[in-house]
Amino acid sequence: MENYAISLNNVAKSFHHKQVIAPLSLTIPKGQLIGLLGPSGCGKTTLIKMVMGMLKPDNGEIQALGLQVPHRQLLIDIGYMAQADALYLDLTGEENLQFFAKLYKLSKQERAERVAYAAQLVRLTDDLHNKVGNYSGGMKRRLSLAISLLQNPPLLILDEPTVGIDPVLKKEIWSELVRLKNDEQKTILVTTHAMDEAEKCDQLIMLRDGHIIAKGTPQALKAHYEAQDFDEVFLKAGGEVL
Ligand SMILES: Nc1ncnc2c1ncn2[C@@H]1O[C@H](COP(=O)(O)OP(=O)(O)OP(=O)(O)O)[C@@H](O)[C@H]1O
Repeated sequence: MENYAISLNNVAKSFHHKQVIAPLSLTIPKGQLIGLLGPSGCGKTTLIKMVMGMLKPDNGEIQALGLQVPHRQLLIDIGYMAQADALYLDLTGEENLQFFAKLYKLSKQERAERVAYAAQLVRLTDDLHNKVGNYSGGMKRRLSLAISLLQNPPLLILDEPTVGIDPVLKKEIWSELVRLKNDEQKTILVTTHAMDEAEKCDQLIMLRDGHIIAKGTPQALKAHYEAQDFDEVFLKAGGEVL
């Protein structure tokens, strides 16, 4: 199991008797960039919240980085970017970053280095002294992404990290995600609706109504379903629950 960054064994979740995640098993190897794809409401956020230990599965077991979920250590070892920004609006960008960096017990010098790196990565350096309440939606997303990278975690779980971010910065963020995987062996699980982002992943997992309907490399999925793009893969894989 320890070769896997994440493993789910027979994990299921319902809300009010409605099954949102069907019993599913899945392994995510270390050092890969994995895309979780599927229409709104298919269960992506529910799945990753269970991996984070924020939601308890009804059935099954989850391990992350060799630890049984939930585990305190995973709050440090997983950099998590939620879909809804959890930021302090009355504080500046810098104060938000410093606050989270302190939670991770980084030394003063590490804090300064990591805050500078993360702010620069998302191009917020010049806005760090402004209150987050005055940031645009895209700036808040960028700050949330910076926070998820602060403690330099081996595993990143990012829920739609580039929604509301302009195409140029989106490209830069994706280059950095690929670099983090290639040069620093990070494992990155990212949910996305964007087909150009799916192309950059090592593996894709397609989810529909809580079932995995297709998984594989972007190239293999397109070849298998004789599809031009991932929308077509999704449609053609639609009837075929794995
Ligand atoms: N706490 C909850 N209580 C009740 N229902 C919930 C809860 N959380 C999620 N759901 C329901 O579970 C289903 C899956 O939601 P989820 O947020 O996992 O979807 P998603 O694939 O992440 O969608 P999106 O792409 O829009 O973020 C939805 O029907 C949602 O309404």
